[in-house]
Amino acid sequence: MQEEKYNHLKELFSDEEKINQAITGIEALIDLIGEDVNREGLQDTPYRFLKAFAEYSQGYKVDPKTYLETQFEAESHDVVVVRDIPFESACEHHLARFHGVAHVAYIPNEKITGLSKFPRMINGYARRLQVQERLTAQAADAIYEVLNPEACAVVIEATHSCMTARGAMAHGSSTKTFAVRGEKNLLEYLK
Ligand SMILES: Nc1nc2c(ncn2[C@@H]2O[C@H](COP(=O)(O)OP(=O)(O)OP(=O)(O)O)[C@@H](O)[C@H]2O)c(=O)[nH]1
Ligand SMILES: [Zn+2]
Repeated sequence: MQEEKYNHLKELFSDEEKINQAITGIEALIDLIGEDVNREGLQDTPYRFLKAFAEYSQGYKVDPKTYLETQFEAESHDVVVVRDIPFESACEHHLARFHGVAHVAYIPNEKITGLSKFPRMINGYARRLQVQERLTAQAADAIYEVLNPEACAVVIEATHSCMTARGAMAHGSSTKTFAVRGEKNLLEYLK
């Protein structure tokens, strides 16, 4: 691997021994399926794969709850809904991608937060190895704990490539998960 690319991996992951092990593992996988790790198109693939994984795992570097700590005084107790927040995640069983949209609703108590903090928070949890149920629950718990709203709800709709591009080959299937917290069931706002 070119020095420049190797140095880039060191910036991304810092632990050289683990980087070397990961490169060896990816090369072994390519070899396992009968491919030639040294052919031109595959030479940089371990580097590209690890660079991509650094992006996929950005969520381990943040506590997504902290995004919600930017708060303003609530001037009403009316429902706030943010819809169609796109996210990209990875299923922890197959390391396959799943993606979709999240919808968030809450009734402020004393505080509101900036609207952009919801996509930031969702993507903080999504850029980890996940199951959709946990992602949904973590997002709802974060809102409930940090904003202390009267109620909140999170709905996530996603397509899992582990069951569309392989295995069950359930093309076109999608999964919807719901998490509701607090005194009022806000799901009616997220239909
Ligand atoms: N509940 C839940 N299951 C998921 C999620 N992502 C992937 N899975 C499922 O995890 C399960 C793992 O099942 P296993 O039988 O251990 O793995 P597998 O042999 O590869 O299963 P198949 O996908 O059915 O081929 C599969 O049924 C996946 O569809 C998720 O976010 N939530
Ligand atoms: Zn999967």
